[in-house]
Amino acid sequence: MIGYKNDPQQTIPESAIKLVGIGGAGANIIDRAALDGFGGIDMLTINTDMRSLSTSVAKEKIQIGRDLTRGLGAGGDPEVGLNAARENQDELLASLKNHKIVFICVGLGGGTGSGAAPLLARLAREAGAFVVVFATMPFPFEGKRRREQAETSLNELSVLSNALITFDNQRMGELVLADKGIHDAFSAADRMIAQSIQAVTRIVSRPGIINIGLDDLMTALNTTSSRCLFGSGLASGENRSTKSLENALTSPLLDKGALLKRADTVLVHICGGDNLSLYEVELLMQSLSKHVPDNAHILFGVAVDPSMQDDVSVTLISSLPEAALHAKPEPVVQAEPKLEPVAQVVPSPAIAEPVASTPAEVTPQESTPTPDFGSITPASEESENPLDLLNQTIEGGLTETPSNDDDIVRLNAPVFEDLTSSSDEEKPEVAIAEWSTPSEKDEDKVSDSIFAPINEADLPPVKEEVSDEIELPDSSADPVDPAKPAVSPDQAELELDGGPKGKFEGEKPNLYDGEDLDIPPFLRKKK
Ligand SMILES: Nc1nc2c(ncn2[C@@H]2O[C@H](COP(=O)(O)OP(=O)(O)OP(=O)(O)O)[C@@H](O)[C@H]2O)c(=O)[nH]1
Repeated sequence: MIGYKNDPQQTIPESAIKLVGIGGAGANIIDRAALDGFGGIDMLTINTDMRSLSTSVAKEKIQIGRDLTRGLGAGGDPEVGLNAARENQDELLASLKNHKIVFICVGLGGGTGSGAAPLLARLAREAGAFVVVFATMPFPFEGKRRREQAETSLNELSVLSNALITFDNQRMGELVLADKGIHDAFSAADRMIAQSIQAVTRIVSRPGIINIGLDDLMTALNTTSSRCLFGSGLASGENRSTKSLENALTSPLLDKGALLKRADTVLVHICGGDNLSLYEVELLMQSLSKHVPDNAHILFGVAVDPSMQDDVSVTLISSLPEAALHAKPEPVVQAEPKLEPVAQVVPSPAIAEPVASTPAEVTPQESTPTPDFGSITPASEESENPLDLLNQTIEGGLTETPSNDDDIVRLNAPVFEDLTSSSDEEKPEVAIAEWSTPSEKDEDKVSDSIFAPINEADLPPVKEEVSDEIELPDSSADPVDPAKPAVSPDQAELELDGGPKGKFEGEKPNLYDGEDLDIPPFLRKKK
């Protein structure tokens, strides 16, 4: 049975949450959230630019740097943005008091947001709030200066906030077609951020059967120079739980789920109406297990909210260090050279690289490089039992069962490669599987003639007439074992030494018309 703890203290009433947008982008994101129906949450917009402020739909607005900018923007200078915020510091602090969570939305790269957001985060922390920052990074086309300003501010925010969720405008711009206007790209980005805020709000504000707390959120959003991986999906009707996951994985911030494969910690929050079943939760988690590493730390929460009716939502939050984001896919662990092959591999002539065709060119076994037996792929990538995920590190009171699969590795199919260093010119047209020089012990078992140079005089006469029809070998016959000489089981071995010479002993003479045909004619004539 799955046990769970229900700690009502962990949930935050919506009235204790404040959503703050700072600068032009911050105000736009707030507007988007308001239009998407952010019911009982307090909203505040802060800006130097009076014109932008006046159009904001937020109920509360604070103009900063009235004396400094006289109602204009900060002109892209973060120093001006910071000084403007300092000018109205007390007003800001008063507005942030009595809130348990403060969400700060900001577009980094400009003057007002980049300069004032770090101070705002510090004030909110001083007011006793848990601070979550949603920050966008500028498009590459906005130039180096904006990017640097954004990064400086981001570094400060990573220290001052409790959780930092970074959105790359470029990535979110991929949500819209390339020929669409910049306004559409910003709009798509704002919608994505608004949905994220909504999802995080849902996580922390709705009482859950299995709750996710702010501490879990902080764990998932490691703040030191990391990028947030975020996906949120909603679905209803048949297969709604797995469909909601599919929708969440389409988030450009998750690279269609690919980035989750590198995450250490993944926060998963499922929310549904009264009819949300445990089976649906299980199905969803099974599907998710294909997208996260086997040993990932899963912070798992489930909430039932009657207002969801037939909808099921899933939110995935994680973070990756910047370095891991740009790293190539998981390096495949190479087989240790000392590993022995599981079975003798006999390359088929059709696929093996050709090697020397004459015995003189055969490379002795000792000098051949250790063959590449392929790559070892961690079993986690092909976990065959997705249910294992449910038995792993699920927090919130679920039973923990350690995985036994940690050490499982699989050998991929062997890779055939040229085992000699012979150049292309030396290679014969016909590919021959590598063979090894027999050891001294084996020599007496195998006829010397196999390795002896062929004497033309010993060859049988070539038949004049050659049939066009090729006789195919019987495919049902036993496969040939290359280790054994090709000898038919009912064929006697010819002893080279000690046997009778001349007439075959014990055999009846081959008589015709009184003559023994086994005796050569010239001998018969003599007789
Ligand atoms: N997602 C999103 N990003 C925006 C939007 N507007 C601007 N940005 C981004 O946010 C960065 C900062 O722009 P603003 O917020 O307008 O600048 P500001 O902080 O008000 O600073 P100043 O204009 O210098 O006073 C830009 O470089 C863009 O990358 C928007 O509507 N949505």
